[in-house]
Amino acid sequence: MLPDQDGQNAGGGGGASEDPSTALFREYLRLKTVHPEPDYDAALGFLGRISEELGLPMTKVEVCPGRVVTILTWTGTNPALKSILLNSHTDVVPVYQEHWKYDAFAAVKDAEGNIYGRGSQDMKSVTIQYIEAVRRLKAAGKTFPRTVHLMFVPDEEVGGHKGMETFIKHPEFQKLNVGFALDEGLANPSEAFTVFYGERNPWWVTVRCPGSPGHGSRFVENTAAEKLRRVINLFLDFRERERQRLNINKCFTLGDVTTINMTMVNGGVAYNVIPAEMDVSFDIRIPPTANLQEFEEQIKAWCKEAGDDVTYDFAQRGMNQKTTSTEDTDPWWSAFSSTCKSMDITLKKEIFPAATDSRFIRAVGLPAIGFSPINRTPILLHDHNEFLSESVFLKGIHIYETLIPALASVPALSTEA
Ligand SMILES: CSCC[C@H](NC(C)=O)C(=O)O
Ligand SMILES: [Zn+2]
Ligand SMILES: [Zn+2]
Repeated sequence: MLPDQDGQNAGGGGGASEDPSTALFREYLRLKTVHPEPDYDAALGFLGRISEELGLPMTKVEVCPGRVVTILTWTGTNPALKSILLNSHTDVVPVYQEHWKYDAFAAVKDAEGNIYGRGSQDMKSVTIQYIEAVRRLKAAGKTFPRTVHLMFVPDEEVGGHKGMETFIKHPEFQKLNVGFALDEGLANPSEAFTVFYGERNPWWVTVRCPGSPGHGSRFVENTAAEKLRRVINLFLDFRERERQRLNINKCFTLGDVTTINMTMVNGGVAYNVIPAEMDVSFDIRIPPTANLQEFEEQIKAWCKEAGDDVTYDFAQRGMNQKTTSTEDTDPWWSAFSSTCKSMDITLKKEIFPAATDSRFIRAVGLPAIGFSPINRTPILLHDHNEFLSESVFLKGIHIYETLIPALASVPALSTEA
């Protein structure tokens, strides 16, 4: 069977019509909400239709010009209780189309039932799984004590500044009365599913190395390049020590160590002019258990060692080290984990290695779990040929159909009585 672009051959049964949830997922994948100019109007139109189909009121808040947060609200039978937030972002990262097997925005389903598209893992699948789970629960006439909000935010992929980071301080966010949030996680190639209870802090650092200029044919003293070399060695030696620490400790995952990657180098004007400054930038990710003050002292010391006039500045400096409780005594975690157990789902608890919108939710003191119900799948977010199999996608809807009732029925907490 040929790859299927329009759903006519889908289902693997030759001529059987495609599951409507899969069709909706593929339709959403085709919207070009891709940076640098995401078609957010297309997403708003899509969500407006979903609001009507589900019979759920829609709230739209323009947090910055052209950046709208959309919320569909399913009011609980006891709306005074804290609500459940099901968050997802609508934007996706760009693609190198020449490296893809299929058009990254055609949502092609191949003969094995794998659906290819930018956002198929990150995180348009999760958006549609939330929607379809709520659709099925409503159709079955279910109601729950707690209100459930489905929230769709822009700009997560570019740091969330014109999205969740701004909205979380908005009075409309306060009105949602959130008690517990679910947001994105990562695929797991094994049978298990990964859940994230915290994130590493991103630090984006540029180190500036000034130096004496001069003719490229001479031995000029105190050059920018000599300092740059010392900086690079000091930062990358630490990187290597952390890499070893990760390799030696078999129970460690990426989220447990600090990574440093040199991502940009700038400086120089001509082959034969020794430059007056050279800069190097690093993407550093620091686990919540690390001492951030001590780490900054270390950066300061490395710069000093490289040269008295070597300085650094931050383009990003996450300082929030809050994690979400995964103690059995925590009512939210207990509801989440026991429901997964009832479905025979094995959970692996980890610190998210990169940054998601959950960091803004945790920063205001709310519990948030990062979870994308994707197992038996390679981690392909931001990668070429990102795909998700239809069967894993459909199982994910069933998982949320079970999780949402459990979370929306967590009994009133002592703080809510
Ligand atoms: C720090 S803002 C950028 C956010 C981005 N998130 C992901 C998931 O790739 C990152 O961690 O680089
Ligand atoms: Zn994402
Ligand atoms: Zn992403």
